[in-house]
Amino acid sequence: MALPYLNLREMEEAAAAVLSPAALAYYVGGANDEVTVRANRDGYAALKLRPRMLVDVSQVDVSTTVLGMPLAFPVGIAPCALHGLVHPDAEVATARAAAGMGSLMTLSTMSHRSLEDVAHAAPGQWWFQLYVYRDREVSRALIQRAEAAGAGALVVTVDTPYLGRREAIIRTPVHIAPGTVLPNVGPRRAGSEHLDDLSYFDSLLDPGLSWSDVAWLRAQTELPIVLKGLLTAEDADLAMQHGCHVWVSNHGGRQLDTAVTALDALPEIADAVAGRAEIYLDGGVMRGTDVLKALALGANAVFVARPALYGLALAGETGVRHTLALLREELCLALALCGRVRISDLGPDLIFRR
Ligand SMILES: Cc1cc2nc3c(=O)[nH]c(=O)nc-3n(C[C@H](O)[C@H](O)[C@H](O)COP(=O)(O)O)c2cc1C
Ligand SMILES: CC(C)CC(=O)C(=O)O
Repeated sequence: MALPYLNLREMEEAAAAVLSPAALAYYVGGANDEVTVRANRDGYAALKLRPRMLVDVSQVDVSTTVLGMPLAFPVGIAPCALHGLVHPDAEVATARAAAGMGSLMTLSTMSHRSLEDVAHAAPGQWWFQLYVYRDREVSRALIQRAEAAGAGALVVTVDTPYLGRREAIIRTPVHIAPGTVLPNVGPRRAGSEHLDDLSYFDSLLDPGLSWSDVAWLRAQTELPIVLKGLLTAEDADLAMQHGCHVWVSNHGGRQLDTAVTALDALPEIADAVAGRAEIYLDGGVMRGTDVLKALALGANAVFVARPALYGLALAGETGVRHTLALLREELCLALALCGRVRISDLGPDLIFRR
C-alpha cells in the first residue's frame, strides 16, 4: 500500500486526525511550557550545512553498524510505551517494520507486547529499554529475559526518576482498558485491580536510582549497556567509567522543560567520549538533514519516537515502514547534495560556524 504522505510533518498532521484525544495528548505532549519540545525541532533548522561540490555521488552508501549490528541506515526507533493504544499489533508491528527495513527498534519496558513476542518478530534486530523498578528483583528478571530472548543491548533510561509534569495528560489522561496485561510491567500495586493511568508507572520507577545501581546493572548482564537520557560531558564520562555507551536525549521534552537539546549537548559529549564508546541521539528528528547534522556532530545513529508512532497509528507496520523509508530517502539525497558518499565521510566540518 503506497501512503500519500510526503514527509513526517504530513504524517504527524494525519495522525493527529485519527488519534483519540488522550492518545494525542500522550504522544505529542511535553513537560510544562513545552519549550524543550519546540527547541528540539528548531535546533536542527538553526544549523546550516557546508556542502562540498564536484564529488562523484552517483553511488551513496548510508549503511553503518551499531554495537556491531549492521544497519541499512543510521536510524532506529526509540523506546515508546504503549504502542497498543493505536494499533492492535502494537510493538510487534513496529519491530517488524524496523527489522524489515534493516533498522532496529528499542522495545520499551512499558509495552503492550512481551519482549519474547518482539524477539520472535524481529530476531537479532531489537534492543530492550529498561526502566529500573523500585523492586530490583523484577528488574533483574526482566534483564535475564531480555538477554535470553536475544536483545542486542540493554538501554537503561536514567532521566525519569519521576515522570515530568505533562499538563496535556493531566487534562486528558490516558486510560488503559481494564484487564490489560502489560507483560514487562512488574507486579501490580497492592489494591490495584488494573492499570488505570500513568501514575501507576510513576509509582514503579525508582527515584533513588544512582551510579552505584549502574555498577550493579553492569554486573547483571553481558549485554552492552546504553544509558539513555544523558545531556552533559560529566555524565558521559561517568557512563564510560561504568562501561556504558551514551544515548543523548531530553526524552522528547517530556521530562525537564528548558533542558538543553540533545543536538546542543552533542559536541561536548562527543569530545568527552572521544571514540571510546558509541553515542546515540534522539529528539525532534524529522528530516534526513537532521540525521545528517547529528551524525556530523558525533552521533553513531539517531532514533525517532513520535514519527514511528504516527506511522503505526496511520497504517500499522506499513506506516512505520513509511516513516523509516522517508528518513532513509531524505538522508541519501542530503548526503549526496553535501558531496559526501558514506556515513564515515561525515564530521564537524559539515556544519557552518559563524
Ligand atoms: C508516547 C511516548 C512514549 C515514550 N515512552 C518511553 C519509554 O517507555 N521509555 C523511554 O526511555 N523513553 C520513552 N519515550 C521517549 C522517547 O524514547 C524519546 O526519547 C523522545 O520521544 C524523543 O524522540 P522524538 O522527538 O522522536 O519523539 C517516549 C516518548 C513518547 C513520545
Ligand atoms: C510510561 C512512561 C514511563 C513512558 C515514558 O517514558 C513516557 O511517556 O515518556
